[in-house]
Amino acid sequence: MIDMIRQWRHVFKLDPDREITDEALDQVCMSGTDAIIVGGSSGITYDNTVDLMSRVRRYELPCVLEVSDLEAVVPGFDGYLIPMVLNTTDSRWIIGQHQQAIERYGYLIPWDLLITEGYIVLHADSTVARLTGADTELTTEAAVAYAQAGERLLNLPIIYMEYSGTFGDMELVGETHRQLERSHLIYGGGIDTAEKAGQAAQVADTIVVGNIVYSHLNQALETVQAVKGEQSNT
Ligand SMILES: CC(C)=CCC/C(C)=C/CC/C(C)=C/CC/C(C)=C/CC/C(C)=C/CC/C(C)=C/CC/C(C)=C/COP(=O)(O)OP(=O)(O)O
Ligand SMILES: O=P(O)(O)OC[C@@H](O)CO
Ligand SMILES: [Mg+2]
Repeated sequence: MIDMIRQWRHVFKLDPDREITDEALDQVCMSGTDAIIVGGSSGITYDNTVDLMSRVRRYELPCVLEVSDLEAVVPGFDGYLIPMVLNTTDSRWIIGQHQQAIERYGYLIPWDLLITEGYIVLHADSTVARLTGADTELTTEAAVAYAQAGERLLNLPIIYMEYSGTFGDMELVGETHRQLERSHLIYGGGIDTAEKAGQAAQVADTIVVGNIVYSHLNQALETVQAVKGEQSNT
């Protein structure tokens, strides 16, 4: 799983709780992006997750589920991203829900398809920050220390800098990236133009584009070229 994810430079995150037409989904899946992450922080159900998975499954690209709700763990994805929020004091979002999931699904869990992500949530005015009670007011040094705790103490393969809904501090993300030795750094939040996609791609290993798919599809599609074009020039 991690070897596949390390190849990804650009991914779209699609939310089962939001409407997308077949035509728009076709453009997203044929855009040249590296993968589709299915996920969201609220309104995720078993049914809307199955529905979106089966629609994305018509295409050849990898499709993984970012698990955010115990009730919406659906078999049939290529992989499962398991978030652990590093910058919260509420243990439910660090390990509590995970313990319950393992107790519930036990021997059904295909462990080799699971990858843990150390989430650092940085946008105070976002659903995920409110839900998890994350301490979003971090200096660069504090963010780096969370990332290093995830990498070196918890051995997490992925650190996810989450600015969902706003474009983040590229200096902070870049410094965090420089201080990581092994973990793969994913950046997501507020990428709504090709230019922002290019900036984020310079400081992160993988960039994630979410909300803009639903409001300005053409701009969302342009983010792919910004990243994949940059790749073909190197
Ligand atoms: C039966 C079978 C085949 C099972 C498959 C195996 C499997 C996957 C078993 C489960 C194993 C396991 C350990 C699961 C974990 C369960 C769980 C619920 C953990 C908690 C995860 C967590 C910390 C959630 C908090 C929210 C969060 C970090 C969500 C990530 C996604 C995210 C931030 C989306 C952004 O949300 P969005 O809605 O777009 O936000 P905006 O409103 O701001 O746009
Ligand atoms: O929706 P946006 O702001 O693009 O953020 C993408 C992703 O990081 C959300 O989890
Ligand atoms: Mg969103």
